[in-house]
Amino acid sequence: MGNKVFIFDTTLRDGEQSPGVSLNKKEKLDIAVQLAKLGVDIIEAGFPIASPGDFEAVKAIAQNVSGPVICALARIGFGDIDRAWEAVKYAKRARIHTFIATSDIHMKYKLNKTPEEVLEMVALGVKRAKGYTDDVEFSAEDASRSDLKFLCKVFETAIACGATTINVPDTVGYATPDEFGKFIAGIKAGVPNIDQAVISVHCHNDLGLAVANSLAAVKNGAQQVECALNGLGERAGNAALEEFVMGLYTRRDIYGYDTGINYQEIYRTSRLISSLTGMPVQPNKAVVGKNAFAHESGIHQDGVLKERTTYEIMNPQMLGMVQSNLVFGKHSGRHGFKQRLEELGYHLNDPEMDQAFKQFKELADKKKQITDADLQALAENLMRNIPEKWHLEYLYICSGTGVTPTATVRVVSEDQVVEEASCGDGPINAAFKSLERVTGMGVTLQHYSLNAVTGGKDAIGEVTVKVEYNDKVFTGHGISTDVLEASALAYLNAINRVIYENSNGEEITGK
Ligand SMILES: CC(=O)SCCNC(=O)CCNC(=O)[C@H](O)C(C)(C)COP(=O)(O)OP(=O)(O)OC[C@H]1O[C@@H](n2cnc3c(N)ncnc32)[C@H](O)[C@@H]1OP(=O)(O)O
Ligand SMILES: CC(C)C(=O)C(=O)O
Repeated sequence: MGNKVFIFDTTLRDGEQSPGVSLNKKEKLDIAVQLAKLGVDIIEAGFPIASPGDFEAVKAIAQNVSGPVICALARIGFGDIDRAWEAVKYAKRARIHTFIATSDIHMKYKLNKTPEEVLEMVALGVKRAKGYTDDVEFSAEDASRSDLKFLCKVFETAIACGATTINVPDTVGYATPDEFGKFIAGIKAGVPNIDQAVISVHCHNDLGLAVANSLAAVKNGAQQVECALNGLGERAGNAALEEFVMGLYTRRDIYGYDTGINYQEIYRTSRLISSLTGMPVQPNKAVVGKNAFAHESGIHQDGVLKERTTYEIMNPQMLGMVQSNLVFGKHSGRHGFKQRLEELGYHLNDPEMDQAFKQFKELADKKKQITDADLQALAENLMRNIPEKWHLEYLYICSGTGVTPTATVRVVSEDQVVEEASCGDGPINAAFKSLERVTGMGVTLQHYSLNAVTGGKDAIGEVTVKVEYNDKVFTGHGISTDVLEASALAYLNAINRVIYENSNGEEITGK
């Protein structure tokens, strides 16, 4: 164990509990592959009892992703634990993570159980999990609001029954760093068999203290930290993986601990997750935000030009934010384009490269200078591709002051060409209505967001939409320098996804 803190990534479980996030099996698998490249120690792949889609996603990750331990979550009952094992058993190293709440408020109102009953459930549940695998994690939900003496008894029982990791969640983000550090020290001192287990923490960000609490816990004996990329998670989210890891690295003078994280993959992983979940990263987000290494004011710029470390405590290059000496535009060739994409971490196959290069040339006709962010947007758009039933061939929008917005769209499939026009409250609404008509798909828009990939008047607009169909949520993306076109492409992408996933028989993991 030595000086290492284990990184337990819960982006695919607690992260997926972020309101509005719903990932399908392929997206979860793509994220898990990238998490393995990032070097996390444990991937919490999902909660198999929650839905058939979650079960299948955990199973696919267990079967296909090597490197990290693959973990499945289960409530303490046998039904959950058996189902978790059924999904995760395919992994080379499989973990069952079982939990029950231990605070008075949760036991009384939510579980309707006495502390004695909970203690008995812990013993039975952990033993059940241990019958399947040596690697068992037990979490005391709402630990930070639990009575310390009772909590220590619970952990002692869990360890005696076979738990190899005991997790201390600050489930509602109520703790403060000093207090949480002392709490962890109290558990270390109060659980007699604690040496037989790894102490883990799982901090929520309701007061914006999740990373600070995790660092305080490490200082007091925690050896595993549960976190999620971009701070995703229930309510205000979990401790952000990138912030915790970089905090530990940057202040190694204080902590003296290492992780197995491959820092070069941090930025790429953050982007992939943002793009697949449709959850944008706020510009001033620590470590991975667009402004995290941008210097606006003269005195700062002067300082950075003279010596980068005057205003930068981390090196963006270390995080995989690569600066290029090549300038891209319409005169650029295929070799330079391919090399740059590979430097940025995108390894496309030949047909994907053909398509990417074609889109790059089209973009270069509209935009004078193509930046790395534009190239990333192009590559990520291609990676999210699914077979399209309908392709947008024509879009005409009429809108303005005193005009009823109307949109005409023409879509083509293998054997059909269909055209329709609709009016709407605004131009985007009109385009969406026309797309529903031409495709015959009645979907409901749940979320729309528009993000300018770079600054400037000719920036690419990246639109993400979420639509509901049959109680499930489907995400669509579209990019274009014309935001109305990007919106229509995103909506059609979501409709194509509904058609593809339903025709494929693939269950998606809605909530
Ligand atoms: C702190 C966390 O993040 S925990 C993880 C939270 N994640 C999720 O809940 C996402 C997935 N959840 C789901 O799909 C559903 O809630 C399910 C499938 C787990 C359960 O669904 P349902 O059977 O319909 O129950 P519902 O969600 O309404 O209520 C939860 C039940 O589990 C019980 N429960 C809650 N936690 C536990 C636990 N750790 N161990 C045993 N039982 C528990 C509750 O007391 C309640 O039981 P009751 O029906 O006897 O009152
Ligand atoms: C299941 C546990 C670890 C959890 O998510 C929490 O308590 O927040």
